[in-house]
Amino acid sequence: MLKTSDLISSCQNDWDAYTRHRFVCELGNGTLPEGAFRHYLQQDYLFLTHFARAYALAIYKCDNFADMRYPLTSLQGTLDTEITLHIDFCKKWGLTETDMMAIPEATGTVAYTRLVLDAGQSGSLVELYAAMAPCAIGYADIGQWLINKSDTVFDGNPYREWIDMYGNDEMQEAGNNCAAQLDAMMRDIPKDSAAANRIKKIFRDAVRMEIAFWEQGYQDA
Ligand SMILES: Cc1ncc(CN)c(N)n1
Repeated sequence: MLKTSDLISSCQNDWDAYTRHRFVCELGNGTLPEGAFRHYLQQDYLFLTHFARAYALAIYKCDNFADMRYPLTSLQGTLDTEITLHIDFCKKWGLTETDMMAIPEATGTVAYTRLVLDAGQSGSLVELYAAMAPCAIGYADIGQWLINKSDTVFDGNPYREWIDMYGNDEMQEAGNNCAAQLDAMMRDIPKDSAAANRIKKIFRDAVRMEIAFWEQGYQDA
């Protein structure tokens, strides 16, 4: 049976490059260039809009009421918690929601979000979840890592609130629920089957998109 941990270990180098990226380390020690962070915040607003649509697509793809509950809860969590926190957080950085809606999508944002939506439109529900999983599982991992890392700077770090947001219990729970849901959906998929290889490829492509999302903060700012 295929597990989420197999998906991670099948692309361990990319996973580490994503979750331990220079952008993440610089958030932790407070040295990230402000322009890169602002660019990231603006693009993340657009990213989250499409991510909410992907949960709605997951609901659409479910064929029974019980299965609809997970993507529905995740969609509610995205709208009521993550997007709300993001909008409040952006306000403190002088970015209004109107500003962010008017900003053009960067190429990395288009590539990542459309990859996820395409996985859902042209593939199965489990393939859609595989494309979405690096988001929730990766950020929960990053948040916890930064909170526990001995050289993370808390006092005077302009990015402290971001660290607290992704290190908090709610985000950890969202990451764990996402992995548990994916495990349950993959329980009948043999590890070395064609279906498993397709899922691993989709997961890895999404991880590579997360790396590109960090990178575009430096390149486009
Ligand atoms: C690009 C990206 N990836 C993941 C997350 C965490 N939901 C996020 N806010 N933005």
